[in-house]
Amino acid sequence: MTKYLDVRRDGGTATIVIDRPPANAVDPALIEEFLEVIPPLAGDPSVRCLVVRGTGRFFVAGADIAVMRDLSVANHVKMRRWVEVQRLLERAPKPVIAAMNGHALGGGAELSLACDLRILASSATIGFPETSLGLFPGAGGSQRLPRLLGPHRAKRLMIEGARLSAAEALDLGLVDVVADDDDFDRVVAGHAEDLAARPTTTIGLLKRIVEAGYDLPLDDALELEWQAVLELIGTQDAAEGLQAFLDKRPPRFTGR
Ligand SMILES: CCCCCCCCCCCCC[C@H](O)CC(=O)SCCNC(=O)CCNC(=O)[C@H](O)C(C)(C)COP(=O)(O)OP(=O)(O)OC[C@H]1O[C@@H](n2cnc3c(N)ncnc32)[C@H](O)[C@@H]1OP(=O)(O)O
Repeated sequence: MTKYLDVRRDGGTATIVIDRPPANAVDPALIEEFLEVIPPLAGDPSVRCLVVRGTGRFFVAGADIAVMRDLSVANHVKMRRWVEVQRLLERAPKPVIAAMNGHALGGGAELSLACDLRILASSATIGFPETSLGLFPGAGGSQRLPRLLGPHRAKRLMIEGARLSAAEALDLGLVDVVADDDDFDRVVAGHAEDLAARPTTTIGLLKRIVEAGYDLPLDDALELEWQAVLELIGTQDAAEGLQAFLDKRPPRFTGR
């Protein structure tokens, strides 16, 4: 039983809804709930797309600043498990959507960087304001943002701590889709439905080799890719996708 997270199922999509008033700020209890909730969904073949979203005006406002006031190592060891939450999403063998219904700041923006598709509501803001608090994005942001935007733009965004508008974030490439507030749920559901219809096992393989191969010398990365191809050609989805094209019909992927 969780206090702050609710899991809602709709066909092949599972949505984790965060509700920790007033701003969905992150504390150790919320982190532990995520660590409890994600693994069963990541491992459930009937879950073909995972969505994380907030409630009200906030997606996630970042670390709970009142909690962060405890600058002890012990507290930060507990809070740093937020990085483990991100790794679970990043390594889930299925598409993961950050459905940012509201402000996505600090650790909230960091969480979104671990997801495969970032959708931001048009009135929401996103950014890494940690330096305004004397901190820096130390829950993955300082490492994932340069990989996304390049070192210069990432450093500037973190140094200045700007909260970007949805239009600015889209232009920068920090988010993939901006949806009008009053159309947000429909847009998220549409993307989730589309992604849930895609070959889950194939996507899991792809996520795995993109991450594992990224920092490898090219020859080693190509060998990693080849080993994944050998797994891929043994999947039912690969056979179904190819046959469906030849039959001139839509594929019916099962995720096997
Ligand atoms: C995420 C955990 C990772 C921990 C890793 C530990 C290892 C490494 C440690 C260092 C690394 C840091 C990790 C992480 O990157 C750190 C952070 O995330 S720091 C927090 C960053 N976020 C912010 O700075 C946002 C703060 N909020 C705001 O600026 C404003 O709320 C807003 C978004 C501009 C909206 O403003 P308003 O519309 O005016 O709304 P309010 O400000 O009145 O907010 C409403 C209500 O919510 C409370 N609140 C908002 N944000 C937080 C928050 N982050 N923590 C706690 N409380 C928050 C606000 O106080 C109001 O409360 P009320 O007054 O109504 O009781």
